[in-house]
Amino acid sequence: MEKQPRLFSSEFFHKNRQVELVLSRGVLAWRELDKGGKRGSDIKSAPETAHGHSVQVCEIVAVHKTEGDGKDQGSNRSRKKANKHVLLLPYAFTAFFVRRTQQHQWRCSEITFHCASHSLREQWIQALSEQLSSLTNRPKSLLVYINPYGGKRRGKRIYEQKVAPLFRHAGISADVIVTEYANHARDHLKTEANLDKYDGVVCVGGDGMFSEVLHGLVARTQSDHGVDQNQPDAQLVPCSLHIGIIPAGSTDCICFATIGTNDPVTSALHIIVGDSQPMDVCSVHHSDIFLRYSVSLLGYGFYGDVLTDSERKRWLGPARYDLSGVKTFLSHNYYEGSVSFLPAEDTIGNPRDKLRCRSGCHVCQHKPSSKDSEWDMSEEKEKFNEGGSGGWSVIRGKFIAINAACMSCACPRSPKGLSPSAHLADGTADLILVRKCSRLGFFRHLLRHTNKGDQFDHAFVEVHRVRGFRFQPRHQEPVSLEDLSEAPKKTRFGTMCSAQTTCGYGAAHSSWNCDGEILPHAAIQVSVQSRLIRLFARGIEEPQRFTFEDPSSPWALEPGTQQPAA
Ligand SMILES: Nc1ncnc2c1ncn2[C@@H]1O[C@H](COP(=O)(O)OP(=O)(O)OP(=O)(O)O)[C@@H](O)[C@H]1O
Ligand SMILES: CCCCCCCCCCCCC/C=C/[C@@H](O)[C@H](CO)NC(C)=O
Ligand SMILES: [Ca+2]
Repeated sequence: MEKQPRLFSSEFFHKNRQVELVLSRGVLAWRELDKGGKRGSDIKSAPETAHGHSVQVCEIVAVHKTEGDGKDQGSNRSRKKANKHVLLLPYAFTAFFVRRTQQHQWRCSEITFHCASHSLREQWIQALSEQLSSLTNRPKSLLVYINPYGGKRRGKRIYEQKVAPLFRHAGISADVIVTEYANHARDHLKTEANLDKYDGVVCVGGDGMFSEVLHGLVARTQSDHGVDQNQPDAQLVPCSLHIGIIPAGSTDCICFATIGTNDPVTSALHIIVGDSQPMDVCSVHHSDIFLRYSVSLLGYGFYGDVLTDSERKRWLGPARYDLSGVKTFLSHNYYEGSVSFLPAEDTIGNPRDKLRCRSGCHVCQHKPSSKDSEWDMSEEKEKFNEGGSGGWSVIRGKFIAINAACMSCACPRSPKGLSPSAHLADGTADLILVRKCSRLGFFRHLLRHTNKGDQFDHAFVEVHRVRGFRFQPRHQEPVSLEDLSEAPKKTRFGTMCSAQTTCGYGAAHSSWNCDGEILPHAAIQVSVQSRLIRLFARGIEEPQRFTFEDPSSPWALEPGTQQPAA
């Protein structure tokens, strides 16, 4: 293995102990020296490498001067930590960095290094700052929307207490808008916001709030590029701004499935380090009129009915889903219709394999052959949009649920998700068809979402990896053309047009749950838009392992280190 050259190495003090500090390309590492200046025991703070501790520069949040008299320019905590050595070692700096704790959670840790030389300290701060500024993916300026009514109504407090201090610490400026009504964020992004000022948009809230930001950004990007969203076969332009999610909703499935946890501090740190996760988005049309985008669940039947019922119980907070879930389960409705879909060929995964989408996922990085990748412009897509069936499979029947998921939809209720092997950025969605079955059978299927069982291993369930699909209910929907142009009206307490009641649908129809919003039509066309957006996330990380001979360890380096002059 090739060893990396050292850049900087110096001796500092940390908590009365002498340490060797090394800055090699992209890694800051330290290890304790004994009194004779030799390597000693470890200091607990950052991940252990072969003989010490290290942190990647790209996971350093900030580097601040710490005054010798104990006045830290960074935080109160480090000020308290100033010790009796400050008289002898009056110069210090503190590095704030990402530390992984349990269950994919990140925390901001800090370590302070003391020395006797002003210029040594300055050189280190300069070297580290230069490396940090070379990380061009990091946002400097953000536009933040807070939904004060999402989840348990804690969005504002979460942002002010847990997120804003971290952004300030990392030198990120943020313009904050606390939304005053539903769709405030969407409409502001669509028409008003001066997006040139920002490196990213952050939503504080749940999946519904994320959906507002998604719709605002995608619509704005298409109108800036003269693309008509109403054309189902339009080649949509990917958004240039990244989206960050600070979870403060009821399900927060998009945050959970892209980061691995619903934790505001972890999300804020992913934003600060400028992580980037591309994501597929489903575009949903009815009779060539654009309805909505979806990134998580598009569910007809069971999940549509749960949502319709739960919207009337918004005052209950997150518990509304449990109550409506039980009620919908007991009513055991099924719906007739036909589903046509275009199977995704030439992918290296399938919905029943065990290839879970994780950070750096190779399934998402796989380049499909030209046939599949060019499906956007293909004849099949044209035929699909014209209502034809070339290359398409058609399934007719009675369904308890028809679900489509662009990604796993993992969330605290279902840690592996609706489709555990779906991928965030492979250009496909998993289409899950649950046919009419017994109550007990459906209960078993649902229960397996919460445990290790395979929810697809039932005779009445089938799952297909698709690039697009269409649903046509058996009985025609009683809607007029004027209804098509407007999405359902929303109030502070949710969507007003409940599909089974106020829109005049019979029991023959359910409604579509589109990322937590009710769609006004049962007959829809869906097309997966590969990697349309990017999140400040990196996908769920596998646990990190360091081996003794880890070649990336800065202690496995060649000599030739520059010693900065003291
Ligand atoms: N100021 C506001 N007043 C009323 N509704 C709002 C406001 N701001 C946003 N909304 C709407 O509130 C709805 C729910 O918000 P959000 O997604 O944040 O929380 P949630 O529904 O509790 O969580 P989840 O979507 O994760 O289940 C969204 O559809 C959003 O459009
Ligand atoms: C008998 C036990 C039954 C447990 C059933 C658990 C099934 C949970 C599956 C949850 C999937 C959630 C997918 C996410 C959807 C979101 O888009 C949406 C908006 O937040 N949330 C819901 C609940 O519709
Ligand atoms: Ca996908």
